[in-house]
Amino acid sequence: MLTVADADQLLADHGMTLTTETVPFSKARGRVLAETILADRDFPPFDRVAMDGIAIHYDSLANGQVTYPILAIQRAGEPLQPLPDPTGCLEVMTGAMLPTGADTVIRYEDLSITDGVATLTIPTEMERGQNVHKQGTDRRTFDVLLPAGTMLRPVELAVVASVGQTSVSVLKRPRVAVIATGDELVDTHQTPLPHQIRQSNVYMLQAALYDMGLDASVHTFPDDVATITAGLSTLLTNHDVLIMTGGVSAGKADFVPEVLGGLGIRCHFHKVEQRPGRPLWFGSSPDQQRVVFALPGNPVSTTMCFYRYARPYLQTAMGLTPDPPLYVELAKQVTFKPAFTYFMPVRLEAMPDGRLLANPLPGSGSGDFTNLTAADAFLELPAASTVFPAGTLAPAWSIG
Ligand SMILES: Nc1nc2c(c(=O)[nH]1)N[C@H]1C(S)=C(S)[C@@H](COP(=O)(O)OP(=O)(O)OC[C@H]3O[C@@H](n4cnc5c(N)ncnc54)[C@H](O)[C@@H]3O)O[C@H]1N2
Ligand code: MOO
Ligand SMILES: [Mg+2]
Repeated sequence: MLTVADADQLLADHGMTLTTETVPFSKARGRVLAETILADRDFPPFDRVAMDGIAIHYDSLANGQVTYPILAIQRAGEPLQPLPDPTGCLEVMTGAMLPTGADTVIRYEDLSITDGVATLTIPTEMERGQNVHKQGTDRRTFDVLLPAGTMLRPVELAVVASVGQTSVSVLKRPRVAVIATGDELVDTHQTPLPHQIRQSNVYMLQAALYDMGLDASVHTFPDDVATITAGLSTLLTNHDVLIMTGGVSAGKADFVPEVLGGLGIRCHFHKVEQRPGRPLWFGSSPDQQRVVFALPGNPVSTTMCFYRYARPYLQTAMGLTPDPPLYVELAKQVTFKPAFTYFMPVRLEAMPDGRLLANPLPGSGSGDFTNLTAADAFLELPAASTVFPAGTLAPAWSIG
């Protein structure tokens, strides 16, 4: 059987690449740029007044001048004006072009103005060039502002908008379907018979995908080979990624691996030395255009396998850097005998000294999904050890 590290490697070996599309920049939040954004002008594009006040020629101040007749006003949004006399000043507003002939701005707070004459109150503290944001100091025309591969957060979108691009080329998002299989499953609005349960995994998965900006479609099939085959065959025509739950272990109705094989999806691994989540299955079409995660049906296993494997895989495919696990400190000793990696639900607690403690919430096994409502993460405890003393450092995978 595979180790967790082997599974990680096989996932990395079978990544998928997405094509590109053009979207209005106002809809590009969270998307990954597929083009380079260049500066169309200098940043700032002119010597920009950075404080409301007066603009002067500094040499006059250096020569001992402290009073300046106000000759005009230069507001933001007005064409450039000259300072006609180097011993006078212009009132200038933040965002205005610095008048030609001026090089220094004195704030209103450092002046008194009487009868159209400004008098400096602290002349010795003024410096040449102060309160001027010089043209091109931030970026020059044709500088790369955003390289391809950048994830567009609000601050990057401000940059895109500022260069006048109304649309941007971004990586496409994968089309994802979430699929549950199981004769025992009924839907939320239904009343289960004694031998049935309301399904929950698909809604956990749909919400977790939504957190990644993905609108997944949701499907449920009974444990019937013909029905699952027909259903998956259709879904594979119009989705890039299938995330399944259930039917992947050793039971008489666990048909998922067989059906996927029959549909030409190659298995890259099935079963990982881990608990929960041992029966995890991963495969793809030979051209790598379709990827399938078949997660074990027990809800804690489904959750762990999604956050530990499927989410980072999808983030990578989408051109994003997968969220790294947090390295946290076990709050109290844990013993886990099987020679498997143990993914234990934990509640994280930030300590005043900066440490992040992981409080164990073992729950009652991989069917106990109500236990996860108290948890923040799964702590990954290595297969090689059995006893993990308090203070053990280990990676914790957030569950949102
Ligand atoms: N002989 C063996 N039996 C089992 C093994 C094994 O290795 N040998 N593995 C166990 C482990 S570990 C897990 S995990 C489960 C995985 O089972 P399946 O992926 O085949 O899932 P199912 O059998 O369909 O269901 C398991 C469990 O989960 C519930 N379930 C399924 N789907 C949903 C859903 N959408 N929402 C909520 N709950 C769901 C289902 O009712 C079952 O209780 O197999 C062990 N057995
Ligand atoms: O490994 Mo299973 O995922 O224990 O229930
Ligand atoms: Mg089963």
